Amino acid sequence: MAISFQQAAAMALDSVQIGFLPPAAHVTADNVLQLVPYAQSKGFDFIIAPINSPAYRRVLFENEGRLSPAMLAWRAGMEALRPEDLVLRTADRSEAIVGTLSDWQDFDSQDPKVRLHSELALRQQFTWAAHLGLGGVILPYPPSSRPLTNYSRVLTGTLSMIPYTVCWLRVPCMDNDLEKDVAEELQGMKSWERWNILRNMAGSDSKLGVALELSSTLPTDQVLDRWFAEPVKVIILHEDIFLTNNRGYPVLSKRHQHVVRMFFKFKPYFIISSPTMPKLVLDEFSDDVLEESLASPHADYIRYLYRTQDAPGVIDQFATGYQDYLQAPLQPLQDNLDSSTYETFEKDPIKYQQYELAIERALRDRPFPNGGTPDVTVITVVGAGRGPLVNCSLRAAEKAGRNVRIYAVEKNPNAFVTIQNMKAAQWGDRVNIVFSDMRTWKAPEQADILVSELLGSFGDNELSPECLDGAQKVLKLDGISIPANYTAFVAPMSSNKLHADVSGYKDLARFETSYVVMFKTVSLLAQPKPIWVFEHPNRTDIPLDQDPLSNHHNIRSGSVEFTSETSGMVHGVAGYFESVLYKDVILSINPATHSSGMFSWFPIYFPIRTPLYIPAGAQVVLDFWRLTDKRKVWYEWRVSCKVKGLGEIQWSALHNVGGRSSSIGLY
Ligand SMILES: C[S@@+](CC[C@H](N)C(=O)[O-])C[C@H]1O[C@@H](n2cnc3c(N)ncnc32)[C@H](O)[C@@H]1O
Repeated sequence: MAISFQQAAAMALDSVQIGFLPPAAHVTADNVLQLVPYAQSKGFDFIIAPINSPAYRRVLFENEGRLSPAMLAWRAGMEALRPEDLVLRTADRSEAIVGTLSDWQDFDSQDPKVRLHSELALRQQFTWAAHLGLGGVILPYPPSSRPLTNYSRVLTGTLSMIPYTVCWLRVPCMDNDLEKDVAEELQGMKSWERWNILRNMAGSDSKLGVALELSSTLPTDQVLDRWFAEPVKVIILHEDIFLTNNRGYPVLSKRHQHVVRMFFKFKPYFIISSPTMPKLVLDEFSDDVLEESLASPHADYIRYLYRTQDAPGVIDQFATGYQDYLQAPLQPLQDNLDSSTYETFEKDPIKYQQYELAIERALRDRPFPNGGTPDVTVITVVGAGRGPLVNCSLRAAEKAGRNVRIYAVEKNPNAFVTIQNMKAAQWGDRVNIVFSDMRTWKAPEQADILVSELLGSFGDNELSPECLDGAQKVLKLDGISIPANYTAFVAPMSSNKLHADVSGYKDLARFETSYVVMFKTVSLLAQPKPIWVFEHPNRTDIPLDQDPLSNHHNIRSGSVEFTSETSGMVHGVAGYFESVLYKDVILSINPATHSSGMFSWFPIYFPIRTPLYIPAGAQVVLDFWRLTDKRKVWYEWRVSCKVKGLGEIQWSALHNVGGRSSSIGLY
């Protein structure tokens, strides 16, 4: 038995579902049911067929008046679709069929009759598709060159008629020059813009997705990238975009392969569109012939690409279940982390490796105390958690051949139990454990090296600056802080999905809160840029060996400008950090310099209430502030769009004024 789309979606986790799209004109009520087993014998999972026959066009001609009698009767519930109107007449095999609309339907036609009948026909088609239980419906790329406002309105009003059927808008994806020519005919609007209008009017209904039709020449990466932030549920490949390899089999160009592989992570359905109708179905059809027919080499090839994807890396494996999931950032100063949180980041293969290397290098560079006598170097680990950085310090000392005395300071009483056990079982006298807030601890001796890991996804958002300002008085004047600095990075980002998820809370404050998210359905409009830096130790603002007088020196602000090469929507700001632990040993989650294989930090997402549309070539300006009072630290942000000669043409509200919706507690 054929699998349903729901089952297919569940299975799609480890396989790829492929549909067969023959020329609509050849698919009839007589052959459509043969086409399903034929396609399945060729290795396809489903077929694409028109819902209605060409005869259905009659509704346009039946009456010179505004509405045809058939439509009037149907509207009044008095007439059903006639059998001759339909290609899909029964629910047989409907779970393996995706329907398409009629080619005369044009929702934005200049002819009011065509507009009205297209809409009424869509209602009939949706009602019928829902009745049959079709797997999905593919909507045509808007044929008319007029704006899509009526198409969008019609669709928005009718999607609720198909509660269990998904709907995909067919959108061409072609190279920039070709698209420009086509766009000129379509009043300058390119395919993404047209989809964007429709999607925005339909209010990001989760039933509505994109069936992206890849052409033989593809657009630039920048243009393609926008589609990774959209609900691309189907990839359509025409047989004629395949090349033929020297063994005579169809293959895709390197670039197409790359793009197809990029889309695999979104688990789309694939559709192979064939320019010819299978002869077997047109002529006569028997089970014997079925058994003899060979698998489609095109479908085989897509399955081959799917099977030969790179094995998921450490990050991908770790990310399963976290992708596009909004999490509140940790507040390790105000809250006490639980054991599972420590356990998760202790699994990171890279973070501790980098810390160990940084500590080893710092130890090697550090002159021997007492003028060259191999004496003891003091390492103080502040915010020791369950002890992994103490272990890094011990291993680094071993490698560098230095004697060390370690202090491990932690304020979480639960984590402190673990380090008490560690001392008893493993560390012994080499490590002194201290239960204290690092900001108020009075150290028995000054440290040569101060080690901490208090970093958040935005660098300073877990209050590392404030904690280290208090802790640095335990560091010798010429002592080394690991990390030495961290820089926050920002980029304008597009993600309809994340924005819709924040909207789902129906609470304004949720738009003034940042979220830690493993990005999936996200695209950046430009590469991230630095916005501010924190350096440690901070001998400039903090009196020698004393506590900071106020927290004003930790206020930051920045305004960063980006040029967007393509048009796009900004749904907020993506934040990242880079940190120099010691000299050239760094930790980074900035995409350009990401520490490969490190998964301790996901990017941070600062949403904006109302997304901004950015025309190609316009400037996006991100304004950020890090502000503080005696009890808390918070961020405020604003996004605006500038166009040469016009100045600011759009701007968001200033978000989180005075930390009214979100802040990070200092106590
Ligand atoms: C991100 S965790 C890092 C834990 C551990 N060093 C690691 O790398 O696995 C930060 C740790 O610092 C501790 N911490 C945060 N602020 C502190 C403070 N002011 N004084 C002492 N410990 C603090 C937290 O309780 C937490 O255990």
